[in-house]
Amino acid sequence: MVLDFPIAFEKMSGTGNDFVIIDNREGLIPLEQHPELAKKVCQRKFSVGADGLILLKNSDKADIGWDFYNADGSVAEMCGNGSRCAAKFAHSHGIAGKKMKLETIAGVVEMEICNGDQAVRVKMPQPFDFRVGLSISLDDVEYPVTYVNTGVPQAVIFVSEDNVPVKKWGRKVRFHQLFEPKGTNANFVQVLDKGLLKVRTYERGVEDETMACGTGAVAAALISAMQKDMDSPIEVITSGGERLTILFDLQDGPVADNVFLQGPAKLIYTGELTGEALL
Ligand SMILES: N[C@H](CCC[C@H](N)C(=O)O)C(=O)O
Repeated sequence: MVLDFPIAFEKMSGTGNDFVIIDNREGLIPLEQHPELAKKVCQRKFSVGADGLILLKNSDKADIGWDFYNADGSVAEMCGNGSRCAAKFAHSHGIAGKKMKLETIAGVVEMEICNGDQAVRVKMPQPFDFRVGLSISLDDVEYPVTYVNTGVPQAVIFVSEDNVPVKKWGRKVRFHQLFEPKGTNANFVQVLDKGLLKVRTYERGVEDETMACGTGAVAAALISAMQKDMDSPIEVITSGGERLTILFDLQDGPVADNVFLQGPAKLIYTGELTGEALL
């Protein structure tokens, strides 16, 4: 099937985690072309450049659905920052109101445009598969690792400074046998104060540090709450310098309910992909 170019897109940023968003509700781009299109348009320098591609589609379970791809063309079950950008897109195009539901592989998530349209909050899927007591050797030092699935797999390592080699260490964690076969994202977390973290994330499927990772920030906040005796809300300073806020109810043991991720989601520019975008 030949794609019908030009294809309109919007470039959005969720605290520096950036996405190309296309309204694909008419099925303009067939499923079999999605991974290739994601790899092409997410390539920085050669194309638009982004951490992921979001193709909106209709849903019979929610106001809107999507097909979400990492920059390497892999499918991810959920994306905290991407879902916030998708909600902003859907609202600005009259596809949904300020409160909406988005169907993801990780489940239907509730979104809300809030703070005078300056922020978007998403109610995260119930975190699961907490694993404590793991450890990984990084530059010959054993680091304790805690793992949780916050929609996608997330490993959390507390560090005492923020100049750790995120790409080198992150890659080792991401591909570690502990997390085979799906692998994991890797978060390096500095406790700056009670309720304030600095989080640097190596993202699976981007295979590099991103300027922010929503599901990673949620994992860092929940594990900090459990292991560093912190209460909701927890602010996360992301690699790009922007802040995410995580709100939650911590239950007994490693269970958290009503987990919300909140932060800005900005439209950076609109554009049109030409046929050459796939060459
Ligand atoms: N790269 C992630 C998906 C995107 C998560 C991140 N961008 C977020 O904001 O949650 C993975 O494959 O697990």
